[in-house]
Order: sequence, then C-alpha cells, then structure tokens
Amino acid sequence: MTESATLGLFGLGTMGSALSLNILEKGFSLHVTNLETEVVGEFVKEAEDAGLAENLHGADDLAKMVAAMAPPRAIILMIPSGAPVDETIEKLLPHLAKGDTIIDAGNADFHVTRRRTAEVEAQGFTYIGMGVSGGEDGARHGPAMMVGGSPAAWSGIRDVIEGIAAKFEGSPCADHFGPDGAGHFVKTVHNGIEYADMQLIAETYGLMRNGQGQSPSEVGEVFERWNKGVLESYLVEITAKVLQASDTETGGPAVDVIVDAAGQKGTGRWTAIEAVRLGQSANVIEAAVAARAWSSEGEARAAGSAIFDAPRGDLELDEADLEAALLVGRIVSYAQGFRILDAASAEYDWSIDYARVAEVWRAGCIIRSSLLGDIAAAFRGDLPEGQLIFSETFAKLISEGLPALRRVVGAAVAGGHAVPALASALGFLDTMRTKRGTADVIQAQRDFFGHHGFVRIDGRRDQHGPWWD
Ligand SMILES: NC(=O)C1=CN([C@@H]2O[C@H](COP(=O)(O)OP(=O)(O)OC[C@H]3O[C@@H](n4cnc5c(N)ncnc54)[C@H](OP(=O)(O)O)[C@@H]3O)[C@@H](O)[C@H]2O)C=CC1
Ligand SMILES: O=C(CO)[C@H](O)[C@H](O)COP(=O)(O)O
Repeated sequence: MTESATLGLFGLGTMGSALSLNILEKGFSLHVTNLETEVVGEFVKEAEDAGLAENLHGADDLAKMVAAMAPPRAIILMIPSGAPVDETIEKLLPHLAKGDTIIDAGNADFHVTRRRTAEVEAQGFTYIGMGVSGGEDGARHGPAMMVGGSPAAWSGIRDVIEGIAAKFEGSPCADHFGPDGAGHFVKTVHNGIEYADMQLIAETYGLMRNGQGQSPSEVGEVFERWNKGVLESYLVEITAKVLQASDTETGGPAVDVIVDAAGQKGTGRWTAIEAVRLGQSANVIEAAVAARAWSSEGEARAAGSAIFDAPRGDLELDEADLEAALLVGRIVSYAQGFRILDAASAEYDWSIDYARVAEVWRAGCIIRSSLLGDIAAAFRGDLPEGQLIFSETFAKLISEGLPALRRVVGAAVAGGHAVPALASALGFLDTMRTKRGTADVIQAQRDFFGHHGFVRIDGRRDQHGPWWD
C-alpha cells in the first residue's frame, strides 16, 4: 500500500465498526462492507448520526466494495480468527490487483499469519498481520496496534495506523515489530499477560470476598484506591467499576448474577502453548489459562465442594500485603510475557524491540499500566542475564513485595483458597533465586531409567551414576 491507497474494511462487528468510526474521525476516506449486508446500512446510519459519513462508502458485499475502490487498495479484515479469515482471503484475492494489501487486524495465531503471508505474497499482493488492542473503546478512540509485515508494507500503512492509534504523551501507540507473524505474536503475548493480570486480580478479589467477608462494592473501593497507586492500570480501574455496579434486576452486586465460568477465544492458550513449545514456561499465564478452563467445570466443582468439604479459613490479610502481592504477581506476568517474546524473537529472527513493545502498551490497550514506562526504561538499560526481574527497578519492587506475596499465598493455601496465579508467581520467584535447585535428582532419575547421562559439576558431559553396579 502507498500513502494514496484506498482504505477498506470488512467486518462491522464490535471492533470493526468502532475502528471505522475512528478512521473516519481522523479524516481518512473509508469503504466498508460486512458479511450480513443489512449491517452496512445500520453502520452508515450510525456514522451519519455521528457526523462522520462524509468520506464513507458502504458496499453490499466484498466484491462490490473492492470494485468501488481505486487501486492500490488496503483492505482491513476485522473478523473472527481461523476459517473466516481464510475464507475471506479466498473470496477477496480474485478481485485484487497487484500492489493491493490485505491487513488482518483481528487476533490470529501467528503461525497461521506466517502461512497466509507466504501464500498471499506469492501471488503478488502484500499481507499484514496486525494486532489491535483496547476493546471497543480503544478501537473507537485510539487502540494500541502491533504490526507484522515487510518494512515496505509498514511504511505504506504507517500514516493511517499512527493517525488512529492511542497516543501516550503525544507518541503513537503503534509500531512495526518484524515480518509476517511478529505483530500478531506480540498481540498474542499481550493477551497472555492480560489473562494473567485478570486472574491475579480475580484471585485477590476472592481472598477479600470469600476469605474476609468483604462485599463486592467494598472490594471495589479497595481497587479504586489501589488504582491511584502502584497498581494504576486499566484492568484495576475497570475491576473497581464492575465490583461497585448493581444488577438492574436484583439490585444486588452485578458480579453475583454472573456465572463463574470464564470464556476464552484462544489467545491466552496460544501464548501458553508457544511458551512451552519454545522451551519456556510462563507459569503465571499458564495458571490463568488453566483457571479459565477449570472455571468452566461448574458441575464438577460443585461435586468436589461436597466431597471434600474443604474448609475455607477466615483470612485477616493486610490490605497493603494484598496490594504488594498483586503488584509482584503483575510484574512476574509481564516479565514472563517478555521472556516468551525474547524466545520467539530469537527462534524466528524477528529482532523485536522490547522497549518499544512496552511503550506501545502504555496507552490504548487492555494491559496498560503505570509499570510499562519502567519496563521500557529497564529494557533500554542494563538488564542482568536479560531478565526484567533482575533490573534495578524491578528487583527492588520484587524484594520489597516478596514477603507480602509469601504471606498472602501462605494464608490462602492454609485456608484452602485457590490462588493458582499468585502461587505460580511465588514459585517462579523462589525458583529464580535458588542457586542450586533439585534438578540433579531429576537428572539422576533420567540416567537411572534411561541411560540419559548427566553433566558432572566439574563440567564433564555424558556421565553416568553408580546405580547399576
Ligand atoms: N472484542 C474485542 O475486545 C477485541 C476483538 N479483537 C478481535 O477482533 C476480531 C473481531 O472481533 P469482534 O469485533 O469482537 O467480533 P464481533 O463478533 O463483534 O464481529 C464479528 C464480525 O465478523 C463477521 N464475521 C463473523 N463470521 C464471519 C465469517 N465466517 N466470515 C466473514 N465475516 C464473519 C461478522 O459479520 P456479521 O455481522 O455478518 O455476523 C462481524 O462483522 C476478532 O479477531 C477478535 O479476536 C481484537 C481485540 C479486541
Ligand atoms: O483481544 C482482546 C482483548 O485484548 C479480545 O477482547 C479477546 O477476545 C480477549 O480474549 P478472550 O476472549 O479469550 O478473553
């Protein structure tokens, strides 16, 4: 796409319609269409009502939209990941001309984005995989955007993307992170961290609600206070709001009428799978994915609560301890996200700029928080062993908060409260501060049953133990 490319968008759902209004508001012309045609008319009416329809062209279907667009064209897809994207690309390709660009702006498995990039570009078109974060409000008023594609593809869309992106102190929260799947992978890891942070917040809520008998609105007030301090973030802000909301039918807390089964569309799972595939572990993110899966087993959990009748001891935790525990958990989840980015960047030769990732996440996206400026600064400075948790700033915060995390997890475990993500953060930190661990025993076991050999402490490799004598 060049600067003069005609812009189109397919998929006027929650994200696509909000992003379209954002694009129009920033003064760009836009062609739109949707699978269900009547949605197009509804959207055009919405844009007219908002005074944003001057540069808008609605079309009944994809073929008509492409025909109405002067080449070169750049067509944004904002539709569910997987088969819908493949089917849409297949429908789109016969109508495109050389030099046209397809931008998949939905969430996508980056392996699939790599495959699509190769297939589409082999036919002479340009393909961009772009992660967009910020939910509906972000898409409407300025999301964070993570772009993957060739440098030429990025330079062709840069003006539009930076124009519609969230701004942090005037700087656009959008950047190009590498070729093909790099942008979608950065977005996937963003979502993995999102899962972890949401789970850590939910566990902290649970300790106050179930362990200390605080009402949702009381806990909401605690989160509201925390949002003015070190935990300042979008997710803590919205948690304070949802916990203080009342159900319009019962008048009781809104959260109490919601079934405790978390949905998941796949991005958290993709992050965990990729971490393990890359020989990593992001155990806080993995715990969050697991917790969502277990949450959907409501009937089994109900049966388990009757069989084990586990006592849920009364907790008396300091609010400051809970705040510090949540902060340390959050730091670990960010750190684990960046460890996966690092492993993938090495594996796929992406050279991802981690400081820029942190900067792009400072506004517009779901995991924006006051920590991200410090994370960017840490990546620009000296990072011992390349580990975010060892940077001066974060080592200090972790050292200060670790005793509180230990007290919170200890009390929760003793009282029978499930805190898989908080406990995982503690397990990770305790492991990472243990000079000599217990994998010597694992190596001995492997050698015993499988002749796998081990490295002696003097450096000699392929050694065997005395077990078979
Ligand atoms: N909601 C969010 O907070 C965020 C979502 N995303 C991603 O953005 C993308 C869109 O999500 P969202 O707007 O929430 O989804 P919605 O369900 O609100 O909208 C989905 C859109 O995709 C269209 N669609 C559905 N199935 C097909 C298909 N088989 N072929 C072509 N078009 C189809 C729908 O058309 P129709 O109207 O005809 O049904 C609709 O326009 C997804 O990839 C999602 O993961 C990314 C960041 C945040
Ligand atoms: O990308 C997003 C936010 O960043 C989407 O809202 C996504 O749907 C969230 O994931 P899940 O539906 O699995 O909770």
